[in-house]
Amino acid sequence: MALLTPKRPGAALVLADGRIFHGRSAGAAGLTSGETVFNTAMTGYQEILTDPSYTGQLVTLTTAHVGNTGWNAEDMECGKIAAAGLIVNRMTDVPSNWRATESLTDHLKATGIVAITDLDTRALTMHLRTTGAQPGAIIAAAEGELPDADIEQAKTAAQSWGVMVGQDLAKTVTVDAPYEWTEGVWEGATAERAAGFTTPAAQPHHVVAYDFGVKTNILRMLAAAGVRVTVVPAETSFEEAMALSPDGIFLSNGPGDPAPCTYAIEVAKKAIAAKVPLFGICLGHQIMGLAVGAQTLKMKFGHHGANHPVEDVRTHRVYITSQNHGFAVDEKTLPANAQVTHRSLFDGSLQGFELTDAPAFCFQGHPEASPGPHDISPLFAHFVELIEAKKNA
Ligand SMILES: NC(=O)CC[C@H](N)C(=O)O
Repeated sequence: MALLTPKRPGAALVLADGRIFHGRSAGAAGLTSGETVFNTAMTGYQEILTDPSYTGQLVTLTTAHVGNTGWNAEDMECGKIAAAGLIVNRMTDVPSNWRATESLTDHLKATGIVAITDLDTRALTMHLRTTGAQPGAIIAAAEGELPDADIEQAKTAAQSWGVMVGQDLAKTVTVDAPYEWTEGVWEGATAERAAGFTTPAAQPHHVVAYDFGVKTNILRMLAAAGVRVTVVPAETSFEEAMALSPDGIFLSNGPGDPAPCTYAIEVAKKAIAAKVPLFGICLGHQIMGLAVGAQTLKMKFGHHGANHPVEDVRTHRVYITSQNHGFAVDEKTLPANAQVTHRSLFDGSLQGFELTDAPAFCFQGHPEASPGPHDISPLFAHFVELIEAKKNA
């Protein structure tokens, strides 16, 4: 096995504002474009790349070196890489991990994902922090150096990509038909548990989970909290959901702008009015904000990482959280019956609220982590408390 990485083909990242970063190709040859964002997590590239909320985005990893843990079938947050492309400073072709079944580079090539390495990701991140997230395009040669004409082609692709505002991507990544989810969290393989996922002992509650691009670990954590989950397509009506006799409704994370997801906002409005226990994560939180009459806004470069401090403003306890969002609910526009529960300690933006007159709450970050710390995972138990309180009322 060659331990030294052979010289990779030429590649470039071209931003819509004309800035060019030259590098090498570490994935498939070709051209890809999307909104360029950066993620500050130091581990978990497989979970990040397969998070459906990254649909339409080129993900820059600020951690300097990836690939050591390779790729495996278990650490998937959906069935495939959802990000439009990967930007990273260094990538090894030689994984060193008993769980790996192939290398990251081989997986990127086999699945047609364009990736660029050997560029200054610190300079890129500082540029995005100054200018804000912006469209970009990665172009990667099949072999040899990149012709100048390819850079022009990438510039055109970046400049014609458009904007994330107004894009309803949730309905493009959702499932086609409802299905049941009962599998619990990953705790490692044993003699009885070959794949490493637990089977929860009892699931006394039933929740309908709207799939706007749901991360698998959310379903696993709901199941582990004692919930049998029926996952439904994004455009399922409230009436269709209630016909499944759920004890609660869950609104998932997902890509794109929440504002055009009118079908989902309608469901949240009706669930709140009917006092059905309701929990929203990330895009689901934003949809709940819109449902109560608040407004959402586009952030400059958003929150993408696994190390973001968030304060529970009721207890002043600080949680280190996983984050991935570019939109936010504007706290100033919340109605009186929506009480703030959490705020970001990075920029003071809204991270969670609950309703005073309905069993409904939501969180902007990712309590299921994957990747990231599990500080705020008790939110799943809180959802079950609301379900039990309603059942016992
Ligand atoms: N992770 C998510 O659900 C992201 C929500 C939304 N697409 C945003 O960027 O803000």
